[in-house]
Formats: sequence, C-alpha cells, structure tokens
Amino acid sequence: MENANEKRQNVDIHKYLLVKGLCKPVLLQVLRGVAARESSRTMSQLSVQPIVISGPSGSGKSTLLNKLFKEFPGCFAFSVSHTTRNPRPGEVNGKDYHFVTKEDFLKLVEENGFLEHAQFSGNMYGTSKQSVNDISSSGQLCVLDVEINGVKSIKKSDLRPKPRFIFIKPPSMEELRRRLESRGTETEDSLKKRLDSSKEAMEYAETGAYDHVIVNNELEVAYEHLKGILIEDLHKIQGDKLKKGQ
Ligand SMILES: Nc1ncnc2c1ncn2[C@@H]1O[C@H](COP(=O)(O)OP(=O)(O)OP(=O)(O)O)[C@@H](O)[C@H]1O
Repeated sequence: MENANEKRQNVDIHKYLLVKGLCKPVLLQVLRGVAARESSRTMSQLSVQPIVISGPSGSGKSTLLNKLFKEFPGCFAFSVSHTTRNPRPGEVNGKDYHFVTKEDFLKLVEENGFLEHAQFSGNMYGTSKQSVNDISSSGQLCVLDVEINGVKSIKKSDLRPKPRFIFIKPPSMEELRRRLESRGTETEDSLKKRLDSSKEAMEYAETGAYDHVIVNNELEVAYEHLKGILIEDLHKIQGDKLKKGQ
C-alpha cells in the first residue's frame, strides 16, 4: 500500500513528467510540487544540499531521476515555482504554483529573490530561492533540472547550502540522436534544435562547471554513479524519516 507521502510524490513525479513532456525548453523543467514541511526539524536535518542536474536533451536525466525517486520514495521534495499566469481549474496556490501578480513577480526579481526566471508564452515563471531553501531546511533533497542558462544563473546566486552541480553526458552525439529519435517525441525541427543546443551544453561541461559528470552509457552504471554521489544524504534523510516514524 502506498502511504500518503508516496502517493503524493507519485502524483508529483507524474506532474513532472507531464511538464517535461509538454514544455521542455523552459524553466518549467524545474521540478515542482509539494511545499516543504516546516515543523520540528533537528539540526541533523538541516542543510541538505540541493542538486542541480543538467545535460543535453535526451541524455537521460528523467530516466535517472525517476529511478532514484522510485528507490528512495519520500526523500525528495520539489520547489513550487512562481508564475504570473492564471490558475487552471483544480490548481492550488502554494502547491501547484505560487500564483502572483506581475507587479509582485517583478518586485521579487528586483529583490534578487529568484534563482532563475524566464518568460514563456507571455507569462513569467521563476524558481525562488525561498522555495528551494525551504526544502533544504526541511531535510529533504531538492532537485532542480535546468538547462545551461539555469545552471549559470544558479551558480551566480548565493543559494545556501550550495547546490551540487551534476552533468549527465551522453556517450556520443550519435547515440544521443539515436535515443531522441527512438523516444519518438521529436519532430525533425525540434530534434535539430535539441542536438544544436546539446553542443553548447557539452562545451560548457568541458569548462569544469560541474562537480560531477556522469556518462550515461550503460544505464545501471550511470545510475549507480548518481546514487553514489547522493547516497550519504539519502541515508541521512531515510534515517530522519524513520526516527519520525514516517
Ligand atoms: N543508458 C541508456 N541507454 C539507453 N537508452 C537510454 C539510456 N538512458 C536513457 N535512455 C533513453 O533515452 C531517451 C531519453 O532519455 P530521457 O528522456 O531520460 O532524457 P532527458 O535528458 O530527460 O531529456 P529531456 O531533457 O529532453 O527531457 C529515453 O527514451 C530513455 O529511455
């Protein structure tokens, strides 16, 4: 039986995939969903470093993250993005998004409150530092799945604890193309765009911008690499959850 947390997380993973599938190129790639729980935090729960995961489209970010979410249910929380767009039926303020006016959004931009923000289809979207901090201090691991510009802007930010930057690298450009083609989600045009922008992403990774580079050739090997990077945090989070009887 799924417990309430797992159920909620599965819903969020589903939402995440939906967002990834529908609006890939934008900031919406940032995972979003549940707000951080605030109560009764011990010192050992503080300061879970967020992870910033990036890599060319088709390199396998979603595949790897979803394996991780499944193996470690309840250990991840997702930042709630701000948006100026109107809520759709059923969307809940503070859960699906923080729905704000354009004025409030711009004020937060001025106050340097966003890790990154972007405009899409006439609306503004942003990931606030506060929403990520809330999760880190809740003792859960916040994952930000962003493109190269998001990585650059998060690097420039004063986010604390400092995130770990992880790059998912395809084994080769030929294999990347093969995987994107076999995923069956791309038109000839979008495939070209993704492959073009992947060159920039690969070059940026060559500059040593990431703490870890994971080559996703054999999925299991890449997964073990990713898990190895996070395992200490994940065990700590699981231990804290057990102590609290969650
Ligand atoms: N190690 C692997 N070996 C073979 N196929 C893989 C591997 N990793 C991922 N794939 C496949 O490659 C395709 C692209 O993977 P995925 O959708 O996870 O990439 P992504 O980096 O999340 O892409 P995007 O940024 O466009 O969302 C998928 O069809 C997935 O099943």
